[in-house]
Amino acid sequence: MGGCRVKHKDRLAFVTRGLTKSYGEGRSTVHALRGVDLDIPEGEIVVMLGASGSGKSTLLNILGGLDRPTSGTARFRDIDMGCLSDEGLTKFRRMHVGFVFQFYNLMPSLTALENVELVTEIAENPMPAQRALELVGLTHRLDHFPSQLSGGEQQRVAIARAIAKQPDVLFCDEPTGALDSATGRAVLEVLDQVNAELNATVLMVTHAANIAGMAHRVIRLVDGQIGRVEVNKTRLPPAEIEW
Ligand SMILES: Nc1ncnc2c1ncn2[C@@H]1O[C@H](COP(=O)(O)OP(=O)(O)OP(=O)(O)O)[C@@H](O)[C@H]1O
Repeated sequence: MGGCRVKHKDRLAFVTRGLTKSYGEGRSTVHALRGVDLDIPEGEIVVMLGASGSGKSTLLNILGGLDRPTSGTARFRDIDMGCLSDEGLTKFRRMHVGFVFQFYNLMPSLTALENVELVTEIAENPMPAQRALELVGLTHRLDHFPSQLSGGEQQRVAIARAIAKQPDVLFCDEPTGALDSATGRAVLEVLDQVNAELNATVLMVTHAANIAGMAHRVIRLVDGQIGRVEVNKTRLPPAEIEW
């Protein structure tokens, strides 16, 4: 019998079970994650919402291999992330994930192209830096320094840098947090396009509930636990998101 092949959309990028993360000890312990069970399918745009302190960044950092849980398991495809050494986690990040943060973290003394080349020079299977900048609509700004670019353009360079290594997953922590609405929308359009064209799973943490409209899946964190997971049957294109 055929039909045993898993459809791309049905494959899971991440699976977590009983994930906890505590900071500190004794009476000052903060329980940032308190038992997170999550399945994140490949190729989706997933938006993570929750009040300040609900654990969004903590979860993102663990899934991105920047931090380790206190207990529980996290799996990326068939890799049990808990089995990876520090070196293994670095390799995981290098091979599979790209990060975009609220503040762009560009090197001020390097041009847009050189900022992206920092990544393409060490990645295993990069696209040309110029192509990454073309994908985010910045072909005309290759030789500009960050100080010569608008906030939205700087964020697009940061996205180009993150996608240049052709990551399987793009982690975005408040990617539009420092941007006005029109610029923020343009950045979301780029993320939408990266998801569609590169087939990258996009995991986005945000305070802005309106952004959830463009997601395939919306995860709400409440006090370090999953409050609710919603699957959007109809997604809004970023251009139609209300701010
Ligand atoms: N390195 C740390 N040391 C101690 N406590 C921490 C640390 N990082 C996070 N926390 C605490 O863990 C909890 C969850 O933090 P986290 O940053 O994951 O929340 P968040 O939902 O991303 O918040 P925000 O929306 O404000 O960024 C908070 O109470 C925070 O103070």
